[in-house]
Amino acid sequence: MEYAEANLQLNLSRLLPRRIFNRAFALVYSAAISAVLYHHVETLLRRPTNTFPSFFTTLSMVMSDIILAFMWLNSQAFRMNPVTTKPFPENLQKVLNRPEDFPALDVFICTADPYKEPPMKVAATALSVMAYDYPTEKLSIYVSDDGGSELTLFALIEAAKFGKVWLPFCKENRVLERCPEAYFGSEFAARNSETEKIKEMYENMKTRVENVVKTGYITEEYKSSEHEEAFGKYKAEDFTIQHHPPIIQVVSESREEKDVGGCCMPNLIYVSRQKIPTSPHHFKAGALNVLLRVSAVMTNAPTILTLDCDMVSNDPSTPLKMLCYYMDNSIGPNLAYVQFPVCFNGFNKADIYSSEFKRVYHINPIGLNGLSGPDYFGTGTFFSRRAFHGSPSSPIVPEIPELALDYVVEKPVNDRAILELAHHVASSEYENQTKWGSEVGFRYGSLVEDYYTGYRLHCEGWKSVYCSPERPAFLSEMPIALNDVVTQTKRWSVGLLEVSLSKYSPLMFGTRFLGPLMAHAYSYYAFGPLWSFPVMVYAFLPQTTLLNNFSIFPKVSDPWFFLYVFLFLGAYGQDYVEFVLAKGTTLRWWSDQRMWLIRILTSDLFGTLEYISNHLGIATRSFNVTSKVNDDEVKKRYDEGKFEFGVPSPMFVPLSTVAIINLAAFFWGFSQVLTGRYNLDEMFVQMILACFGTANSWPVYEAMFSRTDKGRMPAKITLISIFLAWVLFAVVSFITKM
Ligand SMILES: O=c1ccn([C@@H]2O[C@H](COP(=O)(O)OP(=O)(O)O[C@H]3O[C@H](CO)[C@@H](O)[C@H](O)[C@H]3O)[C@@H](O)[C@H]2O)c(=O)[nH]1
Ligand SMILES: [Mn+2]
Repeated sequence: MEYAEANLQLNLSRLLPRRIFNRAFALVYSAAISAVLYHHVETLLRRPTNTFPSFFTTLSMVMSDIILAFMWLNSQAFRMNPVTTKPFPENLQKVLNRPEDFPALDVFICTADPYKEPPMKVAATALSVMAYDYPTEKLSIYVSDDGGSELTLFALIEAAKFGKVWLPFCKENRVLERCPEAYFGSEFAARNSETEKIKEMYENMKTRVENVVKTGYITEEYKSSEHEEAFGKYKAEDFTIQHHPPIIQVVSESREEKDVGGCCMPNLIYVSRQKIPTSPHHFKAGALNVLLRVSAVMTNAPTILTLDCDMVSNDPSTPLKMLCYYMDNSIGPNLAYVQFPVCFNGFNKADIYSSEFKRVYHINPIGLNGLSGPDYFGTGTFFSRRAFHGSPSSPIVPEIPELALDYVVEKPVNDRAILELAHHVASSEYENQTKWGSEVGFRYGSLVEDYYTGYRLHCEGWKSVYCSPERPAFLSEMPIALNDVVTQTKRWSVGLLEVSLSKYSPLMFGTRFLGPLMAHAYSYYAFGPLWSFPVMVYAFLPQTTLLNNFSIFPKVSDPWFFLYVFLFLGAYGQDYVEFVLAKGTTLRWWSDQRMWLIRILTSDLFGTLEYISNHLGIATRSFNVTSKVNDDEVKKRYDEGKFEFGVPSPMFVPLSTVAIINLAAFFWGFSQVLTGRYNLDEMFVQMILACFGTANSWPVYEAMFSRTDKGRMPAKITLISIFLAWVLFAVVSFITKM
């Protein structure tokens, strides 16, 4: 390798000193956990005079605390070896100067529904990567359309036309936001006649695409003869989203199409795989596998970037940064993927829904960098194609020679024979009796195909790298209505349970192939839905018992009390410090811990129920695509920092029930202490928990009692919750009096 001869450093990793503190703290904390568990066992076993109520409460607490201890143990994996890494693209540039020096890059963009994922956004995402600072003849963009919609194809055709002006403009002016929407909306947009002209072109294109989406079909005035045949396919009488033949359309061919400056354009290819109702399509993983094959027969690039349709490039030099790892011989050969963080735009001040996912996308991945590498986030990931074809040491030979890694495509992408083969590998039946989805390609069986695929690759011995440059490489969008937020994570919970309860469970299979630390890290996510048990217990039991004048924790004067204080403050304190070290604010940390509780009481709880009903055959597995369309009114309320309830979603019921019980317990306890009927010494911990629950439920009270806007809590949910809270109280009252 040339760079090695030149002695140029391509990347630098740094082991963070905080690991020493983390390890020491883990030691102390584990001693405290053992002590509490010992205390519980002692209370359960050594006191035969136990009454039923105290046996019942202690048992609930023991079970909760065992789960909490297990989750704590899992979370330590992220803290033992945190490593950050930095690429040096400027060094790479010194040795890669001719286009031939660059490896080809295939970009996969997935979309699934033109009404939830506006075609204009898909087009903007495509444009932002078409404009990468990368040799265009080496760049191919594949868009997978699971929505089987001519509207999306139309938007891409428009994008390719506009791209002929946009690409040279970006490169000449060294624009950083290569998504036109982001650039024209930013303060950096140049104010001159050329820019104005391009902006107008863009606005016109946007109007055309949005008009077409509004009417639902391509009106005559927008039709061009060029793609007439492709549009005809959607018109077939029996064409439905669930049942249609594969449609593959080369929107732009690199060797033919030139931009206005005379440079060649990247390939842009639209792929809507075949769908047949009787053949499982495996959601996004299925779509990605079709793209793997279609791209193999068309361009067969050794590196692949996977993107969700709402994830635009925010830095044109990202591919160079990725190459800093692949071209490093000490890392490259076993490297399956380079993961960039998922970053978002437009949070409100407190980031009320904790959409940033600081722990998942920013803190934990650094912890994994010192082990086998980060989990796969599903988007913003540069893969080595090789990783999809067996472990590093034993490659799997594909069914047809055209899918081989060393297969060289000589013909252009719109060659008749190539297109025919592409249609063949995009058919529903192609995967029958093959290893696709089980040992080859993206893996099937979980709704979090990203997490699961990354996990299986790590088990095969592959490594990954988490690279988080100062300027976010990509920017994505997030849902801003609470129901959408928790519905998204409910899908994740179902998907995670599908992994944790399978034969590939990280605890057994993972420990065998990954070693204990990586296995615990994967378990942390896979068993995440388990949080719902202890959180439910802690959200209801201390409060309902408090309402019944029944003490369940050690007294303040009891030495065991301090153990509880240490465990609580220790966990929250460490979480807080890590959050702030990752550039978080105290306000956002508060939202983060609150949202953690909310997600557990909604997504994890209902996800578990959904997983069970899927297994019993009561419901069918489905991938509920998150809507990327925002209502202006909802957006306004979001910007004001208000939670958006609005719809009578069953997922709000546990939230408002918890809110009511905690408020009642808090007031009741307080009044009892004031009137001297309660002994504060005995009830202190329960009072504190009720107070903590109440503080966290604040947005729920507002939504139930004081708001009048459309985002308030539907009265139906409030009434159901009051009733449920009363039932719970009555049940516990009955038990404690037994
Ligand atoms: O049948 C399907 C369903 C979804 N998608 C695409 O999958 C992507 C993610 O869907 P979205 O509704 O945005 O889900 P999120 O929960 O926001 O996505 C996260 O979680 C998913 C797993 O549940 C991962 O696939 C994503 O990469 C990750 O960003 C989108 O581009 C969709 O178009 C398909 O292509 N086919
Ligand atoms: Mn998404």
